[in-house]
Amino acid sequence: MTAGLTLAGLTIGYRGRRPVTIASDLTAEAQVGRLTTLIGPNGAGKSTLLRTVCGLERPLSGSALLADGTDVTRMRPARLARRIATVGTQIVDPGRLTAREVVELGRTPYLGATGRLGAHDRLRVDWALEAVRAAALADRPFHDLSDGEAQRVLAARALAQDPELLVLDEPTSHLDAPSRVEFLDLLSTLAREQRLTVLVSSHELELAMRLSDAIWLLAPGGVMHTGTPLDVASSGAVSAAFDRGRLRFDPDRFVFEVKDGSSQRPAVEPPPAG
Ligand SMILES: Nc1ncnc2c1ncn2[C@@H]1O[C@H](COP(=O)(O)OP(=O)(O)OP(=O)(O)O)[C@@H](O)[C@H]1O
Repeated sequence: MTAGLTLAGLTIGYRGRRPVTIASDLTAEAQVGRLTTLIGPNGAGKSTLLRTVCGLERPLSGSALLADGTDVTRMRPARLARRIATVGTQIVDPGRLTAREVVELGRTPYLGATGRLGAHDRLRVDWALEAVRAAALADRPFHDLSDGEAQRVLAARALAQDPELLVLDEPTSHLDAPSRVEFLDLLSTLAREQRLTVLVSSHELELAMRLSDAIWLLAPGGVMHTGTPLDVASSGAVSAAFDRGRLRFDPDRFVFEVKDGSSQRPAVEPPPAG
């Protein structure tokens, strides 16, 4: 297997007037042709990490390397745009553009001085719309689309960019339940068939554990656990990060259960005191 993205001692955080370190010395690999899902509780630093590996946020130290060893954190934006495509959590407002025109924006890094799309660009746009099953939306105004439809179109825009690394921050957040399964499955298929490295973040823990090839778990305190879903679940790291109150993660079935504590209660209630 080939690593499409390698974190090498990456420390993420924010400089600003009061610098903050979110996670230190991260080491991990996401493989080419595989869907890797980044999970972690709210505020753990998932978005910060994704923005850093896309070159949108400067790391405090360390590197994020593409398959050929190029360090993302030192690449110029024009080079980055040909190799990494990203979809953030915000649904953008592209004015009066149609869905197809939004997807065409993905070809921008390849256009010459005229800014005109050539035949190959149009083919890639058609392919990307088909790939996320959004061809039927192509001529609709983007701002008329539902959030779920818009999310698919933005994914198509990212695919049209012909990246080697595709990074999506919570891509299923606006989708209905069947569409969430379908979309993660689609990303896994695209990773395999297109030889893409796909890294997504998700709060859909149970789905992520079932449909991902690999998991990066960013736990509170900035510790990262990586491996197959089974490895990460059976290490106890998922439970340590997410169990709370009566909620327990079952590492064998990849589901959360509410433990009612009844097994600890005596079969016959004792008579009330007094
Ligand atoms: N620009 C910023 N400057 C300083 N701190 C920030 C900045 N952006 C985010 N943070 C902080 O970094 C931490 C990690 O935030 P981040 O959004 O990366 O977490 P997350 O795991 O994606 O959270 P969620 O699951 O809630 O989306 C949080 O404590 C957040 O308040």
